[in-house]
Order: sequence, then C-alpha cells, then structure tokens
Amino acid sequence: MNFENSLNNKKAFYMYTYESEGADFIAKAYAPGHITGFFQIHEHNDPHRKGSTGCGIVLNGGVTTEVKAGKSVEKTEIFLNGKKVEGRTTRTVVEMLTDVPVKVKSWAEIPVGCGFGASGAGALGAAYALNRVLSLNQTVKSLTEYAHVAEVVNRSGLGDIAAQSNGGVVIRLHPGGPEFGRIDRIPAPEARVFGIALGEISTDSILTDEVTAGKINAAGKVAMSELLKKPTLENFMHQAKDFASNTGLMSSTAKDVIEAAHANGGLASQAMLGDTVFAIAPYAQEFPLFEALQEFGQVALQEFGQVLEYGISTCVPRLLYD
Ligand SMILES: Nc1ncnc2c1ncn2[C@@H]1O[C@H](COP(=O)(O)OP(=O)(O)OP(=O)(O)O)[C@@H](O)[C@H]1O
Ligand SMILES: CC(C)(CO)[C@@H](O)C(=O)[O-]
Repeated sequence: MNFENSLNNKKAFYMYTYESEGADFIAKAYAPGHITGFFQIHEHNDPHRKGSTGCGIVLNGGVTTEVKAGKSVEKTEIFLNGKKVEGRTTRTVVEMLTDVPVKVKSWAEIPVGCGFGASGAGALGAAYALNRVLSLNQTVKSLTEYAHVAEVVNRSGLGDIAAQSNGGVVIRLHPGGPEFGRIDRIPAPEARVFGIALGEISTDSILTDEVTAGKINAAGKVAMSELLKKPTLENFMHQAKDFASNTGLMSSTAKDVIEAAHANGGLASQAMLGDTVFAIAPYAQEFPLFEALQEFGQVALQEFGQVLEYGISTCVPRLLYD
C-alpha cells in the first residue's frame, strides 16, 4: 500500500466513526465567582428588571462550564463537579435558548451554596458555551441577560450576574440584567481575598423569607448610602460587616472568625448568602491574617482546603479554547 492509499483508508476510517457515532460539538466557557458584601432586594414582575443593588467583589476563582451537543446527546443533563444535579438555573438558561438536548458539565473552583455565586457563574458559562456550540448568534449582552433572568426566576441570585459580567469591586446602583441594571466600581487596589466556608445557606430560602428580606432591605439601604460617601475597599468591608450584623444572618462561628480577623489587622465580613467569612488585609498584614484564619481550619468545609485564597478579578466571562 502506497502512502496515498493509506491516507485515503484512514480518511475512510475517520468518516466511518464520524458517521456511526455522530459528531459532537463542544465548547467551554469560564465565569468568575462573586462575593456580595451587602445588598437590597428589588422585587419586580419583570425578571429583566428584578434584581438587587449592593456591592461585592468579583474573584479570580470561578466555574468552568462545558456544553456538548450532537448525536450522542439525547436529553439535557447537568453535572456539577462530576455529579448529576438538577441545576435549575443552568437548566433554565438552556431551555430559554434552545430545544436541542445538551450535556452541561460545570467544575467549580469555588464552594457551592456558600455565597460565592456558583450558580450565576455556571449560568453565564452555560450561556456562552451554548451560544458557541449551537451558533445561536447572541451577543454578550444578550447572553448575560439570559443568565440574569435564569438566576432571578430560580431565586438562586439577584445581582451576581451584574457583577460577574463586569469584574472588579462592583457597586450595583440599579437592579436588573444589562438592559436595565446600572453599575459602577470601587477603584480598589490589588488584594488577596481570603475565605472560610463554614456551611451552606440556600439563597432561595432566605430570599423567600419576608422577615429576613425586610431586615436585608433596611440594612442594605444604609450600607449603600454610607458606601457612596466613601467608595473605598476598606469602607466596603466596614459596611458589609455592619450589614451582616444588622440582618442577623451571621452564625456564631462566623462572628468568632470575623473578630479574630479584625484582631489580626484584617477586615472581614460574611459572604452573602452563605455561612462564609471573607477577609482582606493591607499587604503587610496578609500573612498574620491568613494565620489567624487557619486557626479555624477544623471547622471549615474541607473540600477546598481550609483557608481559601483568591484575588480581586477585573476579568469578565470568556470562552476557552475549542
Ligand atoms: N455551576 C453550577 N451548575 C449547576 N448547578 C449549580 C451550579 N452552581 C450551583 N448550582 C446549584 O445551585 C444550588 C446552590 O445555589 P445557591 O444560589 O444557594 O448558591 P451559590 O450560587 O453557590 O451561591 P450564592 O449563595 O452566592 O448564590 C445548588 O443546588 C447547586 O447544585
Ligand atoms: C442574593 C445574593 C446575595 C445571592 O448571592 C446576590 O445575588 C446579590 O447580591 O444579589
């Protein structure tokens, strides 16, 4: 067999597997995590206008999401960190964008259900990857709007998408998706953002509890007005801490961790909505703060190690190499 014949045979072989197993199309996208420090709930019948105002930090850790479509995919399935999940928010994104069955797989480098905006990051990643795989011809603004609507209707978040789609330390001035929402940013220096995830809080259950929602709105309003008088990273942390105490959402362990962080030169508060403490410190105080947080290592969720460490990210969601 000469070289040309052998090449033709190979082509025939590849064609055969392509035809018989079906062609699958895959795309992957990444979206950052986000910690809300304080917020106010803005109800609206129109999910495009519903959302939150408030302030939070976009992280350099997030969620990678792969979408696969093709002959081998017969029904829509969603996986998170290797396990099949209901994934309501991601599923809503898929259902709004297509009837084609897809396999969505997300891998989170942030804890889930702990106030790091994992559901929002997954929804954004799914929207970007789905658009690429199925050539849906949507723009970034439109994909972001879909992710926002999916979060809001499933009550897995209100303002995470607005922050995650912009990057930085985001002040959400007007609620809603990109169509109606308005943001600004705190001009913040580079800083490590430490976290201790102590436990999960279901965002859905807090948002549907009227008494808690009332406390959130009262405390969120004060925090925003105080932040805008002095929009610095340090003042954000102070306002977040007052907000967390005034809403009564803080667990006693979280309180202890926050006090220890403050005693060691840091500024700390609770990540909304999770039983999670996040903390920052001036550069020279970062190590003492880290050591103080490590003391609480045993009570932290172990999945990601004891003290989580991220940076503030100004990056926005993006498609990864095909
Ligand atoms: N990337 C993802 N893909 C699919 N399902 C996800 C993803 N991230 C979170 N979920 C699901 O969302 C639920 C947790 O949502 P919840 O809104 O309470 O937490 P979160 O989004 O991680 O953090 P936050 O408190 O900041 O909203 C869980 O049921 C989890 O399985
Ligand atoms: C509701 C929320 C605290 C959940 O993470 C967040 O989406 C926000 O700040 O709107």
